[in-house]
Parts: sequence; structure tokens; C-alpha cells
Amino acid sequence: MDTARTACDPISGIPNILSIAGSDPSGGAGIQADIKSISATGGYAMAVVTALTAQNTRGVTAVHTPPTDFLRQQLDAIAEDVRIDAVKIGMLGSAAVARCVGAWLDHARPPVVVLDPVMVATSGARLLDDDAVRAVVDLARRASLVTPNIAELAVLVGADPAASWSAALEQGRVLAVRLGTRVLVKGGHLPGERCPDALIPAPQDATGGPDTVVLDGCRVPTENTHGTGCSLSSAIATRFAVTGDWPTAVREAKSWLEGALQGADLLDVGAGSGPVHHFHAGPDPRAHQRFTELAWRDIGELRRNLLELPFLTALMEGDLPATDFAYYLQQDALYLRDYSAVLARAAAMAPAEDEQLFWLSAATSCLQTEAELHRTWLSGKTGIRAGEGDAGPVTRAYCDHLRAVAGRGSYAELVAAVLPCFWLYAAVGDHVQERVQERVQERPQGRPGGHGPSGPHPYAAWIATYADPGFAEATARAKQIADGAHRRASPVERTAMLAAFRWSAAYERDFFDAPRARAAARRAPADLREGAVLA
Ligand SMILES: Nc1ncnc2c1ncn2[C@@H]1O[C@H](COP(=O)(O)OP(=O)(O)OP(=O)(O)O)[C@@H](O)[C@H]1O
Ligand SMILES: Cc1ncc(CO)c(N)n1
Repeated sequence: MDTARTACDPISGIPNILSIAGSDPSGGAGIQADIKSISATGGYAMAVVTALTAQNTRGVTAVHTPPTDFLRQQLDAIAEDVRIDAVKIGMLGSAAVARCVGAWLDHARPPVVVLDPVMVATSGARLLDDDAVRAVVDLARRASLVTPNIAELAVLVGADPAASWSAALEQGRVLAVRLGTRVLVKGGHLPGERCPDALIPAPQDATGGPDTVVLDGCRVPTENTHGTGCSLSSAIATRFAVTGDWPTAVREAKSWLEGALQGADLLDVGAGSGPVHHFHAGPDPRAHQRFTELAWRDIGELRRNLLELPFLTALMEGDLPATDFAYYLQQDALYLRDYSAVLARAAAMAPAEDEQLFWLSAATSCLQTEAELHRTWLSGKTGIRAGEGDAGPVTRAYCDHLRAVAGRGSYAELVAAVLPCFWLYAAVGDHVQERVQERVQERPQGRPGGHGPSGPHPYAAWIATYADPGFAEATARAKQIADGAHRRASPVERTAMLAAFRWSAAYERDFFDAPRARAAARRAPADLREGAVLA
């Protein structure tokens, strides 16, 4: 399976996770646990049933396995319609079922597969035929990650169960080599105060790649551990689909499971080993994540594109055509007037006086900056002439987007929409400052236009404006306000916040590219074919 992928990028920010597993009607393990785990850790859960168990917290009394034809029909029905971001596989029960799932994986090729090689329930009941072990090994070779417990690890390497953590790690390394895939060794069944897990890289990763990552954890004093393995593997699949990084996914899933174990005794389900509390953290895991972290990660690629734009490179080099610079400044002045109005609207919607004051003062600063742009840069003194006075297509689209969110969005959504103008501008400023500082020190400010290779940097004075500490402070405060609004927001609002942020970030990038796009459009030859519309 593909392992070097990045996090999925669905519009909603919610990946689609498919569990292929057995049913536990008592709800603590199997697909029932998977659906709860996936939902609790930020995924959209789907489930294909391999087998039905008659089971409670004390044990399994019967297993019914529907025909594999029907299993394949369930799998195909999903794959034909839904984008699958990750698959988690649990109880397979028999060799025929394992082979059927293997054939479907070869056909559907989902990007990520986490295999929990379920053999025995926490209660001690067997959940896999003896002759099915080979078929599970075959399946495990197609997985991105395999998560056996101590007993399953021993069966898979054909040895006695490890009695110590170091013996378990050794068996994990043997298994990773045998399967050619990464393995999570779980310490849940070893004695001791600690409950460590270890992520062992696939052999091909290990050469120059990451080393084994040990994730320590404290043992939660509870008897209610039914379904921990199912819950953990589903949470890892989900967090990997969100973050694109295995150690991060395991760390986040393990920390979430620790909370679920801590909450387990609050539930009152059965007389045996009861289930963990999947929703100990509330219904939406994003409530516990910072918006700024989610959003910044979300626009990672866009940020890289932005910093590589020819406009910025030329600005730093000092060979940006003066006309492009003038166009940028003039569009910025037009933008700031609208942006100020939108910030004033955020002030009007703010739930508390300190936030109201912050947005009002930001709105005022925008108008002052706009006036300053005209006075200092666009007045003719600098040799820059403001071209025609209309808003260009990017300015227009960006302002329309902001005004639309201000008109129909919530406060949280509006805060997310105005944030990239602070944050990305500050990021561009840091980047440009860093790159040109040395050169600017050597060659003090000069005027745009005619500078020789040894002359002063023509944009030094402009670049110096990026270093404004007041702006950095305002950016930090805007981020803080966005995080607070996200904590208080509903799940639907949180999704809208991310979308609004993403759109604004894309317009920020396009804004810096607009002078080049405009110049390129001007240079494009007219279409003189018959029937073409002449401008
Ligand atoms: N009492 C506990 N306190 C903290 N973490 C635990 C505890 N018991 C298990 N874990 C953790 O739960 C996860 C699942 O481990 P475990 O070895 O119990 O899986 P499993 O045996 O496959 O589970 P299942 O009960 O579903 O068969 C691991 O991350 C492990 O470290
Ligand atoms: C259906 C099912 N799958 C997995 C396990 C392992 O906990 C279980 N007890 N039941």
C-alpha cells in the first residue's frame, strides 16, 4: 500500500474511513467500536461487516459468517460510490473472508490500510480459525500498518508470547521484516505501571528513514478495556488520514484512547470487561484542536506556492518592474478600504468588548495604511505611478468573498476569513525580511527603477515596512481570537471557518501573483481567428 502520502484534503476536512470488521452487538468492540472511534476522532465512519458475533462483555457465544459473495458486494457498493481515505480491518474470522478482503484491496487500492489482526477477544474467545492465520499474513503484507497485541504478535512470528517489552520489540522487528510493512507493538498486555506502544518502520523506510518511535503511556487502572485494540486502530487510521504522518497519528490516537480508558468507568455496560468511553471528549474532536493549527496545516502547500511566487522573488532581488510594484500597491490600497469595512463588521459582531476594540482598531489601521500608501508611494514622489484606478479581478473576487462572509456568515466564520490577511502577510514579511536583510544593510534604500547591480535596493523602504512590531502583535491577537471562536463554534461552523480561511488564503496568494498575471495577459497576442471577439 502507498505509505508516503500526504493527509487527505477533502473539502469538509473530514476523511471517509471504512471499517471492515465483525459486529459486536454489545457495542464495545468490532464495527460498533470502530464507528464510535472514527467519529470521535474526526472521521466519517463507514462499516462493512465480515461476521456477526453473539457477544457481550463476558464472552462470545456464537459467530455467523455471511457468504463472501455478499461481503464483496458490500465492499464494491462503497468503493463504487465513495472516496475512501483509509481502511481499517478488524475481525476476519476465516481464511475465505481474509482472501476476499485481500482480492478487494488489490482491486480498489485504498490509499491507507490499518490491519488489526484480531485473533482472540479480550474475554479470551477465539475469533480466527487456525487455518486463517496464513491468509491474514498475506493480507498483512498489503497493509500500511499492522497492530497486533502481544498474543497476536507471537502467533504472527511463530513464537511464544513475549514476556517483556524488549522481547516484544524484537518480535515486532521480525514481523516488520517478514511482512515488509510497519508494525505497532502494543504493550497493553504486559504487566507494569506503563503502557508503551512502539511504531516500527517498514524495512524499506528503516534505511535512512525514521527509527522505531516509542510512545509511552501510563496504565489506566480499569478493568474496562473491551475493544481497546479495535478503537486504537480505527483512531490511528482516522488521524493518519487527517495528518498524513504515522507517528503523529499514533500519538494522537493513543492520547485519545487514554482519555477513553479514563472515562470507561463512567459507563455502566455489562458485568465483564466493559467498553471504553469513546465520546469522553465530547462529540466533536475538533473542539480540542486549535483552529490555527488545523488551518495552517491545511494550507501548507498553498503557503509554499505563495513564497515561491515570481513577484516575491523579484521584489527580493530588486528587479521587480516598477509598473508591477505600482499595480500591487494600488490594488492593495483599494483592497484595504473594503477590508476595513469588513473588519468593522467583525467588530459589530464581536461577542466581547476586547474583541470589538481589537477589530475596530484594526479597521482604523487599514484606513491609515491606505492613506499612507497614497501619500508615500502612490503620490508621484517615488516615481511610481498608480495605473488605472479600478479593482482588478483578484482584488474584486477577494473583497466579494470577504463581504459575502461578512453578510451571511457567523462571527467565527468572519474571523477565519479575515485571518489570512494578517497571517500570510506577516509570513511573507518574515520571509522577505530574512532573505534581503543582509543586502539591504549593504545597500540602503533607493528608488524603484534604474538601479545597477551595485546600486541601492530599490524596494528597501517598502521591505522595511514588513518589520512593523505592531502588525506582528495584531496577527498574534487575531489568531488567538480565531482559536477562541473555534472552541465555541458548532461543528458546522467549524467546517465553515476552515473553508472561509482557505478561500481567503488562496486570494492572498493570487493577490501577490496578480501583477504578473495582468502583465502576462497584456502580452498575450490578440486572437485574430475568424469569429474571435476582439477586445
Ligand atoms: N489499562 C490501560 N491503560 C492505558 N492504555 C492501555 C490499557 N490497556 C491497553 N492500553 C492501550 O490500548 C491499546 C490497545 O492495546 P491492547 O494490547 O490492549 O490491544 P488489544 O489486545 O488488541 O485490544 P482488544 O481488547 O480490543 O483485543 C494500546 O495502545 C495499549 O497501550
Ligand atoms: C467483533 C469483534 N471484533 C474484535 C474484537 C476484539 O476485541 C471483538 N471482541 N469482537
